[in-house]
Amino acid sequence: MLTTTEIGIDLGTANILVYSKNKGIILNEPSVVAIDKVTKKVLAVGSEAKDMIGKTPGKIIAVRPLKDGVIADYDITTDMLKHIMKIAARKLGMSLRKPTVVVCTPSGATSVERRAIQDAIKSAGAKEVHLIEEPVAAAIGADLPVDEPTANVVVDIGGGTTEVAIISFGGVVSCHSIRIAGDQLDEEIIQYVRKNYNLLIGERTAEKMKIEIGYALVKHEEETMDIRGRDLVTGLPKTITVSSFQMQDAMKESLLHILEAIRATLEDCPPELSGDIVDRGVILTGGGALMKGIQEWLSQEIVVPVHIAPSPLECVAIGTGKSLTVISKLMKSAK
Ligand SMILES: Nc1ncnc2c1ncn2[C@@H]1O[C@H](COP(=O)(O)OP(=O)(O)OP(=O)(O)O)[C@@H](O)[C@H]1O
Repeated sequence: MLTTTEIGIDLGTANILVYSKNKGIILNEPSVVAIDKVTKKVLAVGSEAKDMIGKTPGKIIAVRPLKDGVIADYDITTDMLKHIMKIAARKLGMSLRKPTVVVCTPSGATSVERRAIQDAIKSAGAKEVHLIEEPVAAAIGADLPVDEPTANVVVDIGGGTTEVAIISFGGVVSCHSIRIAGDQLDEEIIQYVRKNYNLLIGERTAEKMKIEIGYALVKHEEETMDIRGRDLVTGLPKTITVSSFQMQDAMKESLLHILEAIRATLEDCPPELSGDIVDRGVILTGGGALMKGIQEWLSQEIVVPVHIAPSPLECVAIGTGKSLTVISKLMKSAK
């Protein structure tokens, strides 16, 4: 049966998630596309394509069409979205004909970047596209009382951007968005290993190191990990052992930038709302919220309680989906 429906999309730099009002999260895939360089045909999307990163023969390339939370390659993003919409329709057991889509954008995105996201979703088959700022979606997804006149502080550490916002009475009171997040941490790990060991490692190895032995907190029980790469001197494969203290050292600059963004947002907070922050604290969302020791480190640095959202990787998608109800109500009342 063909039917018009409504979905929420978290079009993330690292992951793309689709939320349906009735079924919750119906799709969660890495934002990666494998394409044939010659025919320009899309060969795989999502985890299948991610597995190909850095391992494909010359003819096939695995690309991430989003960078820093915005579209870096418009055509590939549109192709990826078409595939994603098809899979979503299959999961919903129906043809997803001209859906209404709510999609998030980083709060620091320019009007051109926002327009590109809107156009790409329309080209992929949507009838209507509504944009929502990522921290607002994250706060709704984390079940914060965003409509109440109280300060809700969200720190969303994703792949491409970190968004920090104070939301009260349904609006953003203060916000900072920086293009430093998980991808930048991976890049710093690659550079650290290159500089200190003359070893070239790939993005996937760096991400694995970050997830397994990456600590935000300086004081922790040391962990180690064996990693493999290509020796830049001999050109041969080599295995080295890296410790979690070295990882902390590699990532510290970026972590400090994230801390600065949080501090700057809190400093902009109107005094009447500051008391709420002391009581209610800050909520962490996005994949970065899962980093080892981040909760303890941040609460020590900003001296307010820090909480991790129940499903940090899904918060933004849940929030975009839930905001559909609000938009439907607005559309009905406007008729
Ligand atoms: N356990 C973990 N520890 C540290 N980082 C993690 C962990 N799990 C996931 N990540 C990182 O979180 C990032 C992905 O998070 P998320 O899915 O929230 O980003 P995104 O929404 O795709 O990106 P953006 O919001 O910037 O567009 C990746 O960089 C990933 O490596």
